[in-house]
Amino acid sequence: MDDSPKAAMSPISLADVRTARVTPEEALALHSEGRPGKLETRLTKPLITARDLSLAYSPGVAEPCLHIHRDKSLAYDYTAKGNFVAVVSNGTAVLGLGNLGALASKPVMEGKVALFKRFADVDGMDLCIDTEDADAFVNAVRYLGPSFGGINLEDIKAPECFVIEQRLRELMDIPVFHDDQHGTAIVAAAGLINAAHLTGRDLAATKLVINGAGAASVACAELLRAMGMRPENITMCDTKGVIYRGRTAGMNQWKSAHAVETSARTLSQALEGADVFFGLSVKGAVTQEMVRAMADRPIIFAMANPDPEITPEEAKAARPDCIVATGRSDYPNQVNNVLGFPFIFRGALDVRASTINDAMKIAAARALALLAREDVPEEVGSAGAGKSLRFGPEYIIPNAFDPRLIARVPVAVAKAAIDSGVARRPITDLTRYARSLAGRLDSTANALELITERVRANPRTVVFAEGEEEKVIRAAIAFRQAGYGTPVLVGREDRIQATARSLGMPIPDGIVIRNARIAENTRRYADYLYGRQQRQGMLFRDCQRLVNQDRNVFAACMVALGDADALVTGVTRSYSVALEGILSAIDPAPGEVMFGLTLLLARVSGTVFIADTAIHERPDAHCLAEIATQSAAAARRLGHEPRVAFLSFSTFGDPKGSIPGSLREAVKLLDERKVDFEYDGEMSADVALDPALRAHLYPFCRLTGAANVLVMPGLHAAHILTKAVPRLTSGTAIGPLLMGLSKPVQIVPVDAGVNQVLDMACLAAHAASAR
Ligand SMILES: NC(=O)C1=CN([C@@H]2O[C@H](COP(=O)(O)OP(=O)(O)OC[C@H]3O[C@@H](n4cnc5c(N)ncnc54)[C@H](OP(=O)(O)O)[C@@H]3O)[C@@H](O)[C@H]2O)C=CC1
Ligand SMILES: CC(=O)C(=O)O
Ligand SMILES: [Mg+2]
Repeated sequence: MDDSPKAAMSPISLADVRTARVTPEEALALHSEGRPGKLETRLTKPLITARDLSLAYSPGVAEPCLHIHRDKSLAYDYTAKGNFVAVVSNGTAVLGLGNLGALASKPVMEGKVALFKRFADVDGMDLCIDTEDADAFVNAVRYLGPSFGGINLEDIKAPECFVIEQRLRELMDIPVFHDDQHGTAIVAAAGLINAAHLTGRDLAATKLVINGAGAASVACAELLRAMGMRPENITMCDTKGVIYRGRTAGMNQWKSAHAVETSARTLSQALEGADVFFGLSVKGAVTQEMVRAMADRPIIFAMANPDPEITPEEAKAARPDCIVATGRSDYPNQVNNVLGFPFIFRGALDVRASTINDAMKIAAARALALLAREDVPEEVGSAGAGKSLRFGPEYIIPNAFDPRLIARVPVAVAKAAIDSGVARRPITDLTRYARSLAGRLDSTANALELITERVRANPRTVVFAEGEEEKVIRAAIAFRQAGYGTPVLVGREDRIQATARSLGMPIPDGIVIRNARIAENTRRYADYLYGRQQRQGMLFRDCQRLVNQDRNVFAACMVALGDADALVTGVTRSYSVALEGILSAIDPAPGEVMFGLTLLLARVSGTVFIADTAIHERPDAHCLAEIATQSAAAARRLGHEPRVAFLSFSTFGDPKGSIPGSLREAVKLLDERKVDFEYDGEMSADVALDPALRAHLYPFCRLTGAANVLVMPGLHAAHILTKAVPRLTSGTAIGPLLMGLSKPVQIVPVDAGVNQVLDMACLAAHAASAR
């Protein structure tokens, strides 16, 4: 019988993965940590010297002001207007949570601004307006046009939202778009096109029941009518039941426009024999009995947020033949307007559209639907639920993290704007436009997200060597809750439990605790260590003591002997001490060099990989060449085509010195090896990062663009660069990732926070599954 710790650990089922949720505490911590909230302002021009100030502010700023005064369209050239969208709400329908008011809607609005930036590089600002009076709201927004390229209205309840949007569309000369209406309608229509295709339905003959008769529901009904659904086949329900012709209670003109002749009076009567259900109402509004009465192969989109009208588990249990979608990211088929508004505005802004019309909405819906039918490339990977993505009932709509969205949907929207005559600056070369869109986003974020999805799909056992530390315990709990696998905390159980209790976070099921002093396996580990160290001056009792007393050694033995898949450590010991303990039990990978790779997620240039940031003080030419090769491979795995620069104080021999010699030799070694990536050197950092400078002074340089893998001449420079840049530029550094070890181990910096420990544990788990 296998009584190893790994065998004792409970496996994670798909059901666990599907319900992997964040806790309220985690959500509150994210919003309050560091600078509260999710946004800040950043400058795009230097403002350092008096000259900078004279250019950017008085007197220089007078020039663009005067030019814009003469020609309004120049505002798009001289200000941020053309890429700036206001996300505006009064908080009267915050998700499906109801009227929480303007202030309480701010986290959602900040979130929408963040999504604009993350998915489509659109800049935004949230404006939470404290009035429920439609006229006052319109007045607050109508004069803001000069600052923005578009207005995204959000979470404003019906029917006021219809009046507000209509008035603002009339008053403003930039696109005004109520996301809950049109964003939702576009994404739901895309999902429905595909679900209908899969179930062999013709939209013109499909019977739809919509629960909810507010912003989202009315817009869905209108868009689907524009796409060919018949008005009499769409039945809408609200809190008072079916909206039938002649009903008077709780009506308004927008509901009346969708009233139908029917004898059905309740949602359950309306659903009898219906092909499709759209839920845009509240949690739990639909029962299993109701969906049992629907037609064969029913289509159920339960889109209320954060909790759907019926859960996919309940819907599937009642109707195994159904296609089901929700508004959430933790189930397959997320029908959520996040797939719409970032890309729709991207396209509209890029052609300076005066409005977002039906043609643009339909084009967006079709582009989304078609993308889901395409073969899903490897880098898009697996669905959140850990299943492979292939067009079918579990994948009717693209994943929000699909990097192809940015190159597809805006192009379709821009083209429709041009064709329908609302583009004020038409784009002539749409192919080139599509290419430029693809380059707008840094692929690292997508690649890292993909890594987390892969780990969820293939959970691993990861040892957290410093198991008594508060932040390590929190990271381990988060690891378990995220569905990444089984964390093993090394430490004394009573201490760990007491710390967890004091944090108000009892250790959940599925987390294993191992005390190195009493664990049954220490003899096996000590034997193993003795086998490796007996000729390195160590006696058996030294090895036994090390296993018992040094948690890094104990944890490394667990991984070395297969009792765990990966290891994370670092918050209590210096990097070199932690590494020493690990190397006593784990060897470097054969034929590879061990080194540290740090990812700098820089704001302007995107991700830059820096190596070696951890191990070799003065790497020789062979080591440099190997570091370059392994770093280039890692960059490729994260979605970047590597362009490697060997950095120095000198560029191609000027000035002379001893360090550049080894760098030049490394370049020669790579020449001999005929590697399949770009590299050159030695060169200074500005030459590496600035192709224009290079073209001017060093036209023979072989790099075709800005270098994105910087191989440093020594640890000094690497360390200084990676510690200084994030603090000087508010960029993000990930790492150093320990490369070239035969088992997945990550050592975090001593000052790492919970999220950093969690991320490194996830990367270690990913490396374990890639082996
Ligand atoms: N997945 C997605 O992308 C999106 C999802 N949504 C979700 O849709 C829902 C509605 O949002 P929105 O349209 O903006 O809000 P509105 O406030 O404009 O509309 C809400 C509608 O829901 C109806 N309703 C409330 N409770 C029930 C019930 N128990 N049975 C039937 N109808 C009910 C209301 O009826 P009455 O008129 O009688 O008051 C009203 O018509 C929310 O849950 C929201 O999260 C919204 C946008 C995007
Ligand atoms: C997704 C969204 O906008 C909503 O639920 O309101
Ligand atoms: Mg909304």
